Amino acid sequence: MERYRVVKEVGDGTCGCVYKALNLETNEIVAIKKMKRKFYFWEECINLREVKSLRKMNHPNIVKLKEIVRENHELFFIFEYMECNLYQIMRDRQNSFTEGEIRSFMSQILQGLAYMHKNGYFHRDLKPENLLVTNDIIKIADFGLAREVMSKPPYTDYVSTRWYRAPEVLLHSSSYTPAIDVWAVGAIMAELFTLSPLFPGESETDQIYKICTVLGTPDRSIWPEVMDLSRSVNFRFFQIPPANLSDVIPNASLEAVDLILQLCSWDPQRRPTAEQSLQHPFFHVGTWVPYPLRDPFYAKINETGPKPKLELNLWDFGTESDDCFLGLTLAVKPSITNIDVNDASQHSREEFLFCSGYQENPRHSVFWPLISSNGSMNDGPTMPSLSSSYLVNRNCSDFYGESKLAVGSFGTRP
Ligand SMILES: Nc1ncnc2c1ncn2[C@@H]1O[C@H](COP(=O)(O)OP(=O)(O)OP(=O)(O)O)[C@@H](O)[C@H]1O
Repeated sequence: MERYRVVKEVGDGTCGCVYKALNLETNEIVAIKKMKRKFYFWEECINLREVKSLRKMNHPNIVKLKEIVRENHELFFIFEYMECNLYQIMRDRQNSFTEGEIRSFMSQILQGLAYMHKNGYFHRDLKPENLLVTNDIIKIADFGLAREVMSKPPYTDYVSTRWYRAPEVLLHSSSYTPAIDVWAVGAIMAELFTLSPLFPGESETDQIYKICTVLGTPDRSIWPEVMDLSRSVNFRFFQIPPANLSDVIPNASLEAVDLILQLCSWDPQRRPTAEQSLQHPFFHVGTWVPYPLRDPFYAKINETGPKPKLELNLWDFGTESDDCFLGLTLAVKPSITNIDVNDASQHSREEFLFCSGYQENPRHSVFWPLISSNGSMNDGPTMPSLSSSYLVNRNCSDFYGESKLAVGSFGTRP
């Protein structure tokens, strides 16, 4: 370790102390995590979860493990150095983040998480302290509790910091899934808006109470396993109606609120995966709509009648909230009723976004590309919370009919 000179201590966690250090050979600034316990054999080191999982990860949003050194029975991890963690940034901030900044953080976190899940690991302790930031880049760190997705339950060891702990873990489910990371990301996203934790429970029971005050008490209809789980730990739920999340997070757009509600679904099976979450309209707000729907729509219009209104005026916004639900929706609010979807799938790789039932039941609204990027309409969605109305009616007139639908276009043109 004489190759390194410690500059200062930057963190003191449960398992180790983290130092900023200079690599004297390369002049590179690194972070050294010195583990608190002693390691007498290499095998112990190699079998550490942090080592096993991080060795396999290579992603711009996952902190890079550069080297492992064992010296005098002490173990050191050498990581790429990051300026600070997300908790420190939120703590020191006077003003809330802009939605654009939150979108950027969230998209990076979800990309890192999707990569990790795809590579067979889940993190189990996502929290702002474990999200490291340099400039505008955010990376997932601290794989001390990471577990292999394929490892066999029961998972009985301690998991995650209370405020970000998923309800199935709070109810001591022994077979939780990567969806626990998705819950934590939802709680973190809310915190990015308000700069204070969404569910700041003071004990495990208070944690469930805090979740109920926001999401309302769960029942069988929204989480089929809830009764069995609560009975098995002798837990009786408080009967509390849900809050309006837009009141709790007044600076969040409807898309943001909807994404948080989906990520923080009581039922882990209804949570989108990290990869699916990246398709949510929250990530496409402000995306440039390619000169709207020239083919096949434009061709149709020229043949059959009025041109779509591509310019927006203030008076184009109705009073119904779904009128401004998706900004980009409004760029194409034409009076077209006979769009040929088959044409669309053949000639265009643009994706149509379908939003079902937002107003009736925001909690269960679902967003999904109606046409996949390969143009096929037949690939059913895999999103568990998908409303049954999806693709029921393929008649295109229903795209723009009276139903509450939003259409956007954000794919790349071939
Ligand atoms: N690569 C890094 N660059 C800069 N700072 C880091 C780095 N890794 C960790 N830190 C700092 O050290 C803190 C603790 O690190 P880490 O979470 O890995 O330790 P831990 O002992 O596993 O903590 P925990 O108690 O959360 O399990 C982090 O919150 C962060 O502030």
